[in-house]
Order: sequence, then structure tokens, then C-alpha cells
Amino acid sequence: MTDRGRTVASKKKILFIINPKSGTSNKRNIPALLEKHLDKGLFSYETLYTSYAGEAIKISEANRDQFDIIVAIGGDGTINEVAGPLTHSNTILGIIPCGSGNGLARHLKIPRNIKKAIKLLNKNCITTIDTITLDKKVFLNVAGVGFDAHIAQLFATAEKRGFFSYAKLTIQEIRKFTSIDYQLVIDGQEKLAKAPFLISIANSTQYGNNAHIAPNALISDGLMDVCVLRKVPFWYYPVLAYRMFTGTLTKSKYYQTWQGKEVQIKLLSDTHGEHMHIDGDPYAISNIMKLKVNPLSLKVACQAVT
Ligand SMILES: Nc1ncnc2c1ncn2[C@@H]1O[C@H](COP(=O)(O)OP(=O)(O)OP(=O)(O)O)[C@@H](O)[C@H]1O
Repeated sequence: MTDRGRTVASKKKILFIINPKSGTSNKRNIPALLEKHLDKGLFSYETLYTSYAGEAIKISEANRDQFDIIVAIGGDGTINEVAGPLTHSNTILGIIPCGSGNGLARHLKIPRNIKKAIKLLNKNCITTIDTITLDKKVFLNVAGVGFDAHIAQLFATAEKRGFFSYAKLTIQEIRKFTSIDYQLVIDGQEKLAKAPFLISIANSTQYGNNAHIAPNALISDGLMDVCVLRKVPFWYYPVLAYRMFTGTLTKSKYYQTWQGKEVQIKLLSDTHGEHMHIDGDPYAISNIMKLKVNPLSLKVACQAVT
């Protein structure tokens, strides 16, 4: 039996793509950890570093057919870049979480300890997950408009990464934020979202750092979760934080959620320089954003999750 010309018994080839700018952790010891803990009886490997934003897309695309597994070492933005070209292919996405929020890795229960994440790769387990397409751009975790997109826009140029940088920006911006009106079309059903705090389209449950925006989302169910959070009074912010970090947002009267296979977000007001975000990175907003689930379209090196 052969697999792309190699015998199944031969070693699998892994390409590790390291984003040196992601998160706050030092990436210098990663090559030594790979050399020490990756099972060389099962795998041969190469390592590359990105040198600019977006380069991981090109590296992943150029190497997709030469490697069995391409591992993103970074956060959700790096995973997004690596995973795009792997969607609908046989090449497996691996993840060593080194980002600021690590939303997808947390959902997939991939350890944030690098040694443990390498040992998970050694287990050779594969699960298949959904992805979501916005126009032609694929995402894996969460995208949206509103306050989270505003923070993603500011975070992209923030000097410091990591949870505390997110938290500081959130506190600075939350009272200043103003929204616009949107219409949602979820599998043909129209909904009005009048100046919401945010609208999130979720494949996994969380943005990262255990902030759960879609506590009931399943990553392999062929559906995206559409979450609308209305503007909340100032006194409610601590409750909102509590609900997000305990995965109980569905109990909030300011929160509504639906599921769908095809979703449109239409702008009903003129923009004031708004952006959207895709997997935590800013992305240009358009008058109509069309989203579609790609069921079970990406193989990921991790244990089965829901
Ligand atoms: N060498 C580089 N220099 C500058 N930016 C880079 C480089 N390599 C990748 N990037 C960009 O860094 C951005 C942020 O990376 P990533 O999202 O992985 O980390 P993070 O934002 O710290 O973590 P998370 O998304 O989990 O919160 C990505 O959008 C990617 O395009």
C-alpha cells in the first residue's frame, strides 16, 4: 500500500513553521525541544521561521504536497495562515500553541506546554474538523464584526502581545466603542442586529484565553454558530466577563445564538472605518460578507473532540 508514492510504513514528513512574533513566549528553544522529543522513528522533519505577516500562507502552499503534516507554531493567526492551503487536502495540520489567546488549540485540547504538544504529535492521531469560508478566505476558529474586531485591529499593531495586552486594550476601548446596524441572513432567515456590541461567527467555542463566545459550538458538526451580543450597560461588564470565562453566555439576556450552514452579514449603516476580524487578525469589512461552512474539510493532528 502506498501513500503519495511512499510506503505507509515509511516515516512521515513534518514541516514546522514557527512565527517568531506570536504570543510572548521565547521560541529559541523550540528546535532543541523538537530534536529531543519528536519521535524520529516515526517522523523526519524540517523547520522554517516566518519573516513577515502572511508568509506562512506561501510556505504552507508551496510545501503542501511534499509533507504529510505541516505544523503551525504560533497562535490562531499563524494557524489560519498555515491551514488555508491545507483545507480540502490530505496534508494534516499540526499545532504547537505559542500565541496570545490560542483559542483553537484550547478548543482542540492541544497542550500549551511545547513538550506535551510535541508528544501529542508522536501519538499520530488525526481528527477532521469543519472550516468556514468568508469569500475565498478560510478560517478555523472565530471571525466577526464589532468590538472584538475593533480590538483585533488595535492588537495587530500593539507593541506587546499576550493576554495582558488584550485585557488592557479591552478596558481602554470598551466605553468608547460605538457600533453600527447589521442584517444577518442565516440559511435564508433574516435577523436584524441593531448596533450590537459584536457579532461572532464561531467554529470553535472560544476566542482564546478561555473567553467562550459560543459555548455550545461543535467543531465537526457542519454548522457555524452565529452569536450576537447586544450592547450592555456599563455595570454589566463584570457579569459579561464572568459569563464568557465560565462558558455561561447563553444565560445572558443580552446574548442570542443561532446555527447555520450559510450566513450573510450585511451592513445597514455607513462604516466609520470598521474592520472585521478573522481568527483574531483584522480583515477588511465589506457591505455583504458571505460565509459558508466546509464540513469536515481539514485534518488536524489531535485527539477527537466535539
Ligand atoms: N515574522 C513575522 N513578523 C511579523 N508578523 C508576523 C511574522 N510571522 C507571522 N506574523 C503575523 O503575526 C500575526 C499574529 O500571529 P498569531 O496570531 O499567531 O499570534 P498572536 O496574535 O500572538 O496569538 P493568538 O492569535 O492566539 O491570539 C499573524 O497574523 C501573522 O501574519
